[in-house]
Amino acid sequence: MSSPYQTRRRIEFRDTDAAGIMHFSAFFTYMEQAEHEMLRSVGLSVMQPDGESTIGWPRVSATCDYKSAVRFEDIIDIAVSILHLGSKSVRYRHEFRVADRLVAVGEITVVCCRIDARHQIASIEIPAATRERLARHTV
Ligand SMILES: CC(C)(COP(=O)(O)OP(=O)(O)OC[C@H]1O[C@@H](n2cnc3c(N)ncnc32)[C@H](O)[C@@H]1OP(=O)(O)O)[C@@H](O)C(=O)NCCC(=O)NCCSC(=O)c1cc(O)c2ccccc2c1O
Repeated sequence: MSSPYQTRRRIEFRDTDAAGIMHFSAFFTYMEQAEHEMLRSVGLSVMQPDGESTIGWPRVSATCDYKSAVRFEDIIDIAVSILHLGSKSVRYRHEFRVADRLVAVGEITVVCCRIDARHQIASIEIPAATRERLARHTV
């Protein structure tokens, strides 16, 4: 049975703005960190060595809807789920909650790529073993 990956952060001072609320850009950092953490939790890495090269996940789309302000030292719960596990791409949904109040929803699409020693990237099909692990959080 698949379910979202859950993680939690306390809002850092550097992530807030002059209005005292979490800056819009910080949500993207939290989404990226939560995704990388989710990958580690299923035994993967966002930079997975594969022979002479590395399998990584460049982003092709990123959005976030902001519903309610988040403040310094708030505890934020982040639920990461996979909305679409494609041939080469993965679309993540991130739901941010403070004390059960939905404060933001973000989506990020990443593409499975082979990254060579010269940092050239080329998309590849998601390997079967990786797909199997990601399926644990596909809703
Ligand atoms: C990534 C690309 C090389 C892919 O180009 P390509 O032409 O091979 O891709 P396709 O068009 O065939 O599509 C493959 C697959 O992706 C879906 N897709 C493509 N574009 C979009 C889109 N805009 N929105 C949604 N989906 C899209 C498409 O439908 C296909 O899906 P299937 O599942 O059906 O196969 C090329 O696009 C490229 O080079 N783009 C630029 C990437 C970039 O510079 N991004 C900005 C920064 S990346 C970044 O910040 C980053 C963060 C990390 O955390 C990383 C972690 C690990 C490694 C790298 C990281 C990283 O770079």
